[in-house]
Amino acid sequence: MADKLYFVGTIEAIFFSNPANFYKVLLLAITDTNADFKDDEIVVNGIIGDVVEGDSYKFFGELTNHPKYGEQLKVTTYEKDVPTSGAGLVKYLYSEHFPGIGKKTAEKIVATFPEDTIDHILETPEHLSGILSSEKLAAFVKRLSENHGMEKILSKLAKYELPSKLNFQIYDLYKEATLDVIKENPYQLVFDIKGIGFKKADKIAEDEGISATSDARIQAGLIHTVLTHSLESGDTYIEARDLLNQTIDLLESARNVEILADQVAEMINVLLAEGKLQAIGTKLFENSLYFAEDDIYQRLDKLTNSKVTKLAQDKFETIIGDVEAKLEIRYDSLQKEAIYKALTHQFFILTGGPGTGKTTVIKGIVQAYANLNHLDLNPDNYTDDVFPIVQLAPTGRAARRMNELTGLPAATIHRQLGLNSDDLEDDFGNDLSGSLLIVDEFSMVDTWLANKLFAAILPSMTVIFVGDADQLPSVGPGQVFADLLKIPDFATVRLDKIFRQGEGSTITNLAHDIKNGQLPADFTDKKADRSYIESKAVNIPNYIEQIASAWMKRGNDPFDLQVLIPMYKGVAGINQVNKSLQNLFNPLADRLEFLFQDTIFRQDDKVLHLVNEASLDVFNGDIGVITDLVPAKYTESKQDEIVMSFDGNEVSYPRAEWYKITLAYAMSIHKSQGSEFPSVIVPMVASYHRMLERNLLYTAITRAKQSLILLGEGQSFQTAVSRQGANRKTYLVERFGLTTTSDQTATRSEASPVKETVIETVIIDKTAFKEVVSDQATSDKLAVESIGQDAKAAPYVLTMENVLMIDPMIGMTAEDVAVFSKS
Ligand SMILES: Nc1ncnc2c1ncn2[C@@H]1O[C@H](COP(=O)(O)OP(=O)(O)OP(=O)(O)O)[C@@H](O)[C@H]1O
Repeated sequence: MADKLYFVGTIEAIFFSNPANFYKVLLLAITDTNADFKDDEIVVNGIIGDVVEGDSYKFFGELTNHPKYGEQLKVTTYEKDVPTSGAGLVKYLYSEHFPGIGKKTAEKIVATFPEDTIDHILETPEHLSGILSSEKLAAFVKRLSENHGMEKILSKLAKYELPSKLNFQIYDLYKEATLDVIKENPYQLVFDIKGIGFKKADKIAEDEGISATSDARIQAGLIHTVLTHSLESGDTYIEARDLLNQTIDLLESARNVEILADQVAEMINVLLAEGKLQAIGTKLFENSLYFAEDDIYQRLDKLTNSKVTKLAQDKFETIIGDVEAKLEIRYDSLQKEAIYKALTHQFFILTGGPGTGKTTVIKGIVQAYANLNHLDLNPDNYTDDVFPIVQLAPTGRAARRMNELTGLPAATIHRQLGLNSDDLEDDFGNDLSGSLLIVDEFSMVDTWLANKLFAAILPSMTVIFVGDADQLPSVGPGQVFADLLKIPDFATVRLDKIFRQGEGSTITNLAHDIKNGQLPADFTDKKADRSYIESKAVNIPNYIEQIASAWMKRGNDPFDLQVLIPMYKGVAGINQVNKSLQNLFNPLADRLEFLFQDTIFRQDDKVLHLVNEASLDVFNGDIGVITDLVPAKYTESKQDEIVMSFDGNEVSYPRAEWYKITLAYAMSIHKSQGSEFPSVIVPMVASYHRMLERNLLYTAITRAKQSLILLGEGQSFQTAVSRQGANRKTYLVERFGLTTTSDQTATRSEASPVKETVIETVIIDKTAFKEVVSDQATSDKLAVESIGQDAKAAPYVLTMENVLMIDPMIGMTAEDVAVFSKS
């Protein structure tokens, strides 16, 4: 095999350094190389740790040819270049790098370890205790490992083929212990390093010869499964039995091995005992979701008990009269009830479908609240004081719409709380200020974000949540809004009368029909504001192109036409439609374009922001336009950059951050939540199969304000309407001591709230269980009848409650349970 290509030299200058991902571009004065390279300097780039200008390093990598700058070295690994033996090494050790080491000491050190000197010092420094005092030795080893440890460790980490950025994160956390951690328990990385999931850790473990049945592997598999399940299903917990089975599937398929259920059950108990997993009965929770749900409950519980303010009916009528005069509207009785409840309760929830007057009621609440509390609603008059009304929404677009409709300031939850990214774990968030908080589009708020929001609410605040519970639930786990609506202790109003109807909108009526589970008889008829075109999946892009082309010919703004699709992939998927609409609306012509993965970006393209970036004031779901493409040679980042405008807010991203954007001619229905568009095209075909659900279709069509074109297969629309979609499994309602009985209500159960009842999970060895019960048929029957578990499954997962139910039938005591319980 050919020798690896290397360049040795002194760093002359560091041109660019990105602290976030360790990407660097530097200039090296070459002293040695095995490459056929004529110049005496070379530009080196790649993921490189803390290097020092003026010091010498050896860089390994490959030569690449940059069209403008010529040949460069793209680094794979590197190490500090130091003499490895003899006089050169002695000189290095008593250089300015190691204060306190004189020439004599340096000679003694090299004499102690004549071969691989630096490695030996780092591995067994105690051999130098006769040469250096313990203090001096510690300082020397620290210096040496700072100078050499990192490169050595990183070069060893390279064999695991992780992205370099992760290698640096790993080193940053474990420092000198890095290689030991990885050798002994690479699964620790799953717990400690974001971006390392079970599969990556498992691959390392396999390379290190760690057994596929090790306890550490099973624990990591469990933690991986419990979180993945919540992220994929939206549930905040998983049933112990499902966790057991899914983890076994994962562990067995990732490495060809048989995993025993008993061992997995035992590891569940270990994780529970160590607090790395939480349980309520047989429901098992990933830690952050358990504590977020519990904190929400604790805070809500206080609001439930908050006092009701008295407001005499005649006084209220006077206020409403004033408000109606000011806003030139007459509220109907349910809307008035909403305003009354909002004024008299500390916590109030308003829900309703499109056009039922939610915004109109919010405006009324704000006016009436200001009236009642003698507040000035002009924000400009609050230069020194805090404006008392806080309006928030989960997306930038929804916040802007709130601001436009009410004329008062509105912000995203992330921005107001100072949460900088989607990763909420490390963000603490600011407290809110003001006296009345209104949060719109609350159905989009997941359990983690709701928890951060509740934590920021001052005890004195009046809180109003507004949303449409029939829309899609939040992207992240939980269904906080739908759950809150089930709790009878909270003051709620469900608006159901459609006011937009009088304005000739048939879209709103269609939305309400779909919400109620039916397609109206005139579904395919052409109306003033909506139409239907029958089409097979393969023809969808073609039809959309024809509609879009006619749209343009009529002189309409391409940005006002939005295609909403459930899926990215496939012939009728978002990616395909984006390509064809980009060619129509914004063709190549004779100009620059950038290619990123499969997507081409051009100036004037419509783009969608995919993550929350509060520091730049751009958010998940924001739509913008590309205003400029800047080639790397003109940018500070030395990378190509895309400049965009999101409603006038200019943002520029270097290539490394382009994963945060995509084309937006077509976008996912999930990402469209919280936004509205003048004209919307919604295709529905059988190839979207498992996505076809009622709240998905409902969310899509309620985005259309003026016109709607439905496109696809009639049967697929029918399927979507008839599939109600499973309710997410969450435990928020039950924490109030309630039992969910239907979609919309919950009743007070006999049991007291969970905080007072500790229900223990017991995982029981099946064989031992049968021994106690003695008779196989009885034990199987009992298992099925009393715990609803398949008698073939092993082990049994029971709660103490179940055990006590079994108790009278088989004469078993709590002590007996303890004998065969694995915990
Ligand atoms: N009491 C009322 N009398 C007359 N018109 C009303 C009344 N309430 C609401 N409207 C009108 O109905 C239309 C829809 O109201 P509004 O925008 O407040 O509903 P919404 O529930 O916020 O709708 P969406 O969720 O679709 O934005 C508006 O034009 C509004 O002026």
